[in-house]
Amino acid sequence: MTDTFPATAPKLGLYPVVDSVEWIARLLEAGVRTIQLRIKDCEDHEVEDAVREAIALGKQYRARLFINDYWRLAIKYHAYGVHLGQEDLDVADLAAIREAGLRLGLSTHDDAELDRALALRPSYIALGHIYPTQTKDMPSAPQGVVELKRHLSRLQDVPTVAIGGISLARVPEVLATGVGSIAVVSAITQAADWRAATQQLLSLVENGIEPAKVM
Ligand SMILES: Cc1ncc(COP(=O)(O)OP(=O)(O)O)c(N)n1
Ligand SMILES: Cc1ncsc1CCOP(=O)(O)O
Ligand SMILES: [Mg+2]
Repeated sequence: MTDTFPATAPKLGLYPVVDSVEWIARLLEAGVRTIQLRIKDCEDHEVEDAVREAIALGKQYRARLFINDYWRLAIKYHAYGVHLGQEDLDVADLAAIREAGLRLGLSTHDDAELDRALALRPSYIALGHIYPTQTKDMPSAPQGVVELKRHLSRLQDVPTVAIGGISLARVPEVLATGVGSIAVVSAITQAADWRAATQQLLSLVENGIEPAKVM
């Protein structure tokens, strides 16, 4: 049987996904405790400083800092965790990530990808995209909250994250599915007032989540 990746909190709460150390610093200062650095399409050496600094900030704030894509750097600088997509799974050294003690989050879009992800026993599973998004080109259609709920019924024992097109106004219907975390990009980074947006999202998403024993 495949070994399990280290546990993360059962409910990860608000999960901003951002593309710079500046955003990581701002959002940690604002009270965010689950966050991802997502810088696309660079060589490792081009993002190494950013990855190292983001990981150091994550440790300083005792936050759950996930690195998207750059799993070798995440291992090198002992990140809290790594987020990988389905294509990344074909090339990443999952055993090395697990042996280094990093948490693993995986993207899924449909039942077949859920099967594959579940077999790898990751720390969390992300489901998306839920609504249309301007942030990433998606080859598939948005799944919507009915399909999200159906997928969640297969995921009783693994922390879950919903992503894609989730605005402040849509948060209540996404939370009503029972998903444990809401990942957002533009709801924060494109907001007229990112501080106000972050506080509103934090109070909507994290209201009622017990301070987790598992970090
Ligand atoms: C929380 C979360 N969910 C999904 C994704 C998408 O990851 P991936 O499929 O690897 O696509 P890219 O983000 O690398 O373009 C994510 N980053 N975070
Ligand atoms: C990275 C990613 N993966 C699936 S949708 C998405 C982008 C989400 O961005 P937004 O919250 O702005 O729709
Ligand atoms: Mg990726």
